[in-house]
Amino acid sequence: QSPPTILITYHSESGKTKAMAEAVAKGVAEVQGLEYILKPIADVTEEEILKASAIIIGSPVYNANMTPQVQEFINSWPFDGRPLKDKIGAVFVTGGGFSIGEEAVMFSMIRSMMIHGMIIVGGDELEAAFGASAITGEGDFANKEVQDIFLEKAVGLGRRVGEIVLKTR
Ligand SMILES: Cc1cc2nc3c(=O)[nH]c(=O)nc-3n(C[C@H](O)[C@H](O)[C@H](O)COP(=O)(O)O)c2cc1C
Repeated sequence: QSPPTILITYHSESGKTKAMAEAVAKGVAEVQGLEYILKPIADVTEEEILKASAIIIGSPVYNANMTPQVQEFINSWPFDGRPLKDKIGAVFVTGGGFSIGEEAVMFSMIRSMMIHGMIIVGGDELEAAFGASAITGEGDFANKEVQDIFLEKAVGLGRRVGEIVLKTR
């Protein structure tokens, strides 16, 4: 039997959400006995979606919504027969500022996953309860790489999803 695969996919224009995605992958890689695919949503095939035991999606916050690309991606998922039902789902986001859309975007993606019958998993830390999020443009966090405090939430999310995939397979 081949190891379960975790699909980690994201949209990123200026690299912040990509950095979070790489940290999620690092967390998944800490768990033995799994494979993962890490790629932008534009490159994901339907076969990869169907094969994955878990899908972890990342979006930047655009005007308090997920980006149109992420929404289109989710809207493109196969629905007839609900083939995504009982797959594990998890989310991560990056937003410029505090409390100007991040949590709304996490729940928006989670709601869409739940329409497909997916089982939602949050991060390892309390501070990543709904998924991993990073502030990238306000105060001390502006004009810098994504800070470790946020990357660690993403690592914890990947690790937890990996552990839960193995427990529930
Ligand atoms: C069109 C647009 C709208 C945005 N709207 C918001 C917003 O409503 N709230 C927020 O926190 N950040 C907002 N941002 C900032 C981005 O979410 C933030 O810079 C993010 O980290 C970019 O991710 P990326 O580097 O992966 O592209 C917006 C950015 C753009 C380009």
